[in-house]
Amino acid sequence: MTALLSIRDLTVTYRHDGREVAALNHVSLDVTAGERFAIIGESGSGKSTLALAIAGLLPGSSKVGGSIEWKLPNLRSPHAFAPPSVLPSLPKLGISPTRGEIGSSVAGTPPAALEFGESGNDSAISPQVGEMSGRTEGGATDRQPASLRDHTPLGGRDIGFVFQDPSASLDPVMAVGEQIAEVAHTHLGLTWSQSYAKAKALLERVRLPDPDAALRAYPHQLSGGQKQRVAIAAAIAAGPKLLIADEATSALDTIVQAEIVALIRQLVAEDGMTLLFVSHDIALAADLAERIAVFQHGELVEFGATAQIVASPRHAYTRALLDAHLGLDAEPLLRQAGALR
Ligand SMILES: Nc1ncnc2c1ncn2[C@@H]1O[C@H](COP(=O)(O)OP(=O)(O)OP(=O)(O)O)[C@@H](O)[C@H]1O
Repeated sequence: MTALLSIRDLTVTYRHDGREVAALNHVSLDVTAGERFAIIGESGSGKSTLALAIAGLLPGSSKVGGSIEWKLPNLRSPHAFAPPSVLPSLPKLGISPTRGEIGSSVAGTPPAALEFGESGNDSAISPQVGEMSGRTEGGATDRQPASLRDHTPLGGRDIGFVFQDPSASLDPVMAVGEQIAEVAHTHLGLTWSQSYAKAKALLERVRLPDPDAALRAYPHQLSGGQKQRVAIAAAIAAGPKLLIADEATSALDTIVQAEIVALIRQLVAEDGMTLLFVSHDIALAADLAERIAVFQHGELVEFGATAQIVASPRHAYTRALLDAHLGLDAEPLLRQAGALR
């Protein structure tokens, strides 16, 4: 199994209102290329912080220690950010090209690493490129795609990011076809007509009814589930190696949630992407992921194969998450553990 990325001793602290909030505490884990990997834990456990750190999207106000090392043979960009048009309203990106890069690792050269200062020191995050403040469900409040573009000339190709709230991640005044085409145009260098053809094909792939009409639709004309399908189409438009879905189904009702999970599973399999699925729902994660990392209060408390985690959790917190779920709906988890046939 080839490693995609290796996280070592990652520590993230936010500064907020003069206080320091420890969001991740000495986290180490490896993600394997091509796997479906879930990060679970209750609200505030540090899941989104880990996802943002991997994507290089932590705010400038954070203090970061440890390293994130990419071992991707053909990583195409020295930065691995989400496509501007699918990012939520993150004001600006937090990584300075001169102070920390995610780069490629080719045979014979050292793997690229995003190295952060030791805990307590300045991090690799550049203060000059702004802060993420005023977080909303999907990110922050001020959408500044232009500034994102300024800071991500090569972004969006290697990591696709789908956030919880598609309304925050899609531009309300741009037709959805244009938003998807823009990703292909920017990152794949396609002509506009090729980019629109790709956008239409992607809208078909994510199963939007009437893709021709959908190309010209604005986000407010779509349902929540349809908007999330568009956000997914934009996230995969440049053919990323890693798809990060951060609570991407949490705002949807149960049936739509199941449809979106099935869609993500299918797209990931078809395109050979690695999936990082962030969720507070252990049942959903167990249904989709091959491995699960359980977070509590910024600590990685348990990490292993899904069947093992579900059948014989080692940590009391994992057991509590499972117990909470089993009280409501036991069957899918038990089936996942091989207990039901
Ligand atoms: N930009 C920020 N500024 C200050 N504190 C933050 C910021 N982002 C997250 N935090 C804090 O860091 C901790 C971890 O937050 P994080 O969003 O990573 O958790 P989470 O598990 O993803 O939770 P949720 O599912 O509610 O998003 C929390 O205490 C949170 O309040």
